[in-house]
Amino acid sequence: MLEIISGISVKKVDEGFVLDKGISSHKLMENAALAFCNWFERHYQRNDKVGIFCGHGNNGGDGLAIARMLWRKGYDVIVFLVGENNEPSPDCKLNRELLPDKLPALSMSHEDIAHMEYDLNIVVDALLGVGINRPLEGDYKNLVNKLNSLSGLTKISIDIPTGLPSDDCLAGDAFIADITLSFQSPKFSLLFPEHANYVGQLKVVDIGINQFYLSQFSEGKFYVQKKDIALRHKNFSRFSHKGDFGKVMLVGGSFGSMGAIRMSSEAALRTGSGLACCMVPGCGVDIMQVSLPEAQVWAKKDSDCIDADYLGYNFDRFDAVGVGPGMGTHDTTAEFLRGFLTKYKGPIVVDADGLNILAKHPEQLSLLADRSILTPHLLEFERLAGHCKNHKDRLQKASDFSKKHKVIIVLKGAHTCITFPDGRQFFNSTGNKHMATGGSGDILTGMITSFLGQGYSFENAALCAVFHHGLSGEIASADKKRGTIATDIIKSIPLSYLRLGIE
Ligand SMILES: NC(=O)C1=CN([C@@H]2O[C@H](COP(=O)(O)OP(=O)(O)OC[C@H]3O[C@@H](n4cnc5c(N)ncnc54)[C@H](O)[C@@H]3O)[C@@H](O)[C@H]2O)[C@H](O)CC1
Ligand SMILES: [K+]
Repeated sequence: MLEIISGISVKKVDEGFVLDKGISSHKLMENAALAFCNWFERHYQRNDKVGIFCGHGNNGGDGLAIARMLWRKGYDVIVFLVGENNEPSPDCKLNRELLPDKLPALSMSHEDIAHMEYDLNIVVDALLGVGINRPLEGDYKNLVNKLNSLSGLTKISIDIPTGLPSDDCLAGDAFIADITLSFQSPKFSLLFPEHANYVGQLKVVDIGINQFYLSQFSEGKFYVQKKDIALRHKNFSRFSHKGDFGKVMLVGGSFGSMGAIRMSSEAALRTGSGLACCMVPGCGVDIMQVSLPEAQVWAKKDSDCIDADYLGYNFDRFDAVGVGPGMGTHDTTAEFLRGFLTKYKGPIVVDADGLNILAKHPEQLSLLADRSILTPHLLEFERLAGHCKNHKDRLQKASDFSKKHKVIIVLKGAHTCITFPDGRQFFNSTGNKHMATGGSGDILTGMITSFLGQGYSFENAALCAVFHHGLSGEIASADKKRGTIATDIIKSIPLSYLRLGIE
């Protein structure tokens, strides 16, 4: 699992690695530049005109090394030098000296920046990296704003868009990238929703520093990738029977809102549950049985919402229960939730209106069994934990909340963050904007509940479900783009398993 370390630690990791391996810091920069160029070559043609904008620190050094390598590979490259009145870092200086004589390198004055007119297809931002320690000003600021004003070309940031602090929220200007290629592990601030427009697509490239070095600076934050997830799955054999795949219950729905619980239930089945039973109000029975014949249904006749009478049911038959989608927040439903949380101590997932009820009745939080999984989106989380100034604050509050109530928080959004009571936070790498569609969250509830029912640990259930949910969204939206709807995501769950080689 990739460690997400602070910008200050990046420098220390580099120093430790270079010292231990007996290589030079220049060699490490060469590795980083090579990793970038290998990625670049797979995506861009040699007739593209590439402008590489290099600052005076090591980020600029990366840009210069990249320029030299791309030029040698036959790309049409121009180097622009900025910040030349500052003392360059030693590796930046060395890479300036190593530029081939025939590779055009232009020092940019104030006037050049103001009147810049080059016919470029690709802009590479190697102005500043994690060494930024104040908002942009002067030439750096002017150039970044100038580059941001250019349209019709592809903009790529090296390591982090210039101007973004690596661990904090942006104050001032920053480069707006289409793609950010971050070295070794993503920088923390690249995962904040406030920065999504600056970061564009996030790619992480390995530059050869192994986890041992990063883990010495661990802050308990991790970036979850495909290779971390495959191993967390359980193996089932040909002798496995329905019971091994778990019996789950999904509780929710109310008059006019039956789609959510139907989608949760189908997602649980598609994730592999041996049996899914949904507990719905009487008005939803026909809807469920006609639209999802594979699910069992339990309901009280002539009811429009889940009420306290539902507490007579024996929930202990189930290996896991998901509660909340489409359930409404009626007083009698809140009464049901109170009784249910008191009664059932197996693994549970609380989502949507289940969370809204907890926000309205915070005294019920103490009834949650340890390691219950709560899956709020950003707004639902704020209803539970109070107003958050920004995403950094929100992540801190998620950590505090998780510790205080001994629950697992799955904070949904781009790079969904899973927080455990011991303080660890896992950031997901799959998913895309096309998943921002009604019902997407209900599907995740069904998936987590299903994994819990299959006997996965709380940690593995949350990580696997969040990862597959995102990957299913990517697969579903590959040809549907903004026409993607939630049921497309459910249909792609089996393909997501196949992508990981899981049968
Ligand atoms: N392991 C890795 O990830 C590697 C990363 N590399 C690259 O190195 C940079 C970090 O380099 P560093 O020299 O520390 O920082 P910068 O390039 O960002 O520049 C620092 C330089 O700039 C001055 N400065 C700070 N703020 C401003 C500002 N607002 N305006 C102008 N100047 C500013 C500061 O005082 C310094 O002088 C990392 O991002 C990677 O790209 C290595 O190449 C290999 C290993
Ligand atoms: K940069």
